[in-house]
Amino acid sequence: MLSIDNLNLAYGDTQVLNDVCIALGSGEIGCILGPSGCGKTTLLQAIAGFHQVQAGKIFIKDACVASENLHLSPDKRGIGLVFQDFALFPHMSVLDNVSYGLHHLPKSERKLVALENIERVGLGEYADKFPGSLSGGQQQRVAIARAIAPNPQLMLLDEPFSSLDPELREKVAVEVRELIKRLGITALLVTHDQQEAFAFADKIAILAEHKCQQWDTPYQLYHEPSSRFVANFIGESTFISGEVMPQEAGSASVYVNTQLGRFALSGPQADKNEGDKLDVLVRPDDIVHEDSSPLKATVVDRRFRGAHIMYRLQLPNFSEHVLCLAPSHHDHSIGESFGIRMSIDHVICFPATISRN
Ligand SMILES: Nc1ncnc2c1ncn2[C@@H]1O[C@H](COP(=O)(O)OP(=O)(O)OP(=O)(O)O)[C@@H](O)[C@H]1O
Repeated sequence: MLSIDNLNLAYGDTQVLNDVCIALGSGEIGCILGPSGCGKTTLLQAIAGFHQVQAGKIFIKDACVASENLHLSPDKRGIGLVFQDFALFPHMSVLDNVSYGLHHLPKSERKLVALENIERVGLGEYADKFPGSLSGGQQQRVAIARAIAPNPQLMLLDEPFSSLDPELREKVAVEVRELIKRLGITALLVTHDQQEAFAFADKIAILAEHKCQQWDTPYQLYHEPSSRFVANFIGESTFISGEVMPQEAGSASVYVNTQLGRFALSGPQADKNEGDKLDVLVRPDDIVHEDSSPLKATVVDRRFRGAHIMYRLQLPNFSEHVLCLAPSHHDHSIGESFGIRMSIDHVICFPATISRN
């Protein structure tokens, strides 16, 4: 439904997007996630048709809408837009707000189509109300009804939940995701909030340093980051140093030895040679609290998170710290030690940069 091929875009001499590639299938929800100023909104606006691209192509449903030599105007791209502030007209009823984008229809049909879409987002009884009398989540649904009423091929949402209270944000994101999925709409969202991206998207593009660093499912991004940048950007991560062991006779496996044990490298990770120095990615959920374990680590910091406590731990005879997410009934103070075990599904490592002692 959406294909972005090697997109390049600059503001004057300032390159903002460099060879960006992403593709969304019909009914899929994608997300562009990245640090402030990395070009997320610019990419969304380029898809919507508000910027001329310098190189590369954008296809919507197999039709090229933008390239170096082609610029289809925004109204011809069949896109529904939802903005950060919802952009509802406060002096207009919900019905009039949703009817606003339906100028192409005869007046008699406009009201019917608008009402149908207000029903689709579950706000049938609010058609005559004004935006100011609705909750943030309800206003968000009005903005979505307005975006989908012209029956777009693609919906683009720019930080659509950022004006909601933090507690409401994830709940509304999940509701809107269910709504978009139920309606079978293909959508692309921009956010800088990882939890929102995880809750909302089937696939996420990590945009940084002008490039798409990885375009993948939330699970893959977390568990199989393709670069150290993505590993650090997504979730919480620490690294421990390791070294590739001599290959055992008769074994095809490649192992890395670390202070937390030896681990087999699989898939592309196995492309390492004996003696290679590596930094092994350790997620907080890879470290399990286990009283009976002979390996003890000391608490240097702790953050209470209700059901869990995030511990920062010092490993014995090691300068490196690791994070451990333990159920909060394992309640330890700073300076205390407890047993840990590494429970890692498959190892991700990168060439060593951390200092060794
Ligand atoms: N119209 C413009 N003219 C010149 N430079 C611009 C323009 N719009 C954005 N920029 C610059 O392009 C870069 C990318 O901006 P953009 O708004 O796309 O980033 P973003 O990732 O959406 O940021 P944020 O998360 O802070 O909203 C920034 O350095 C910004 O200053």
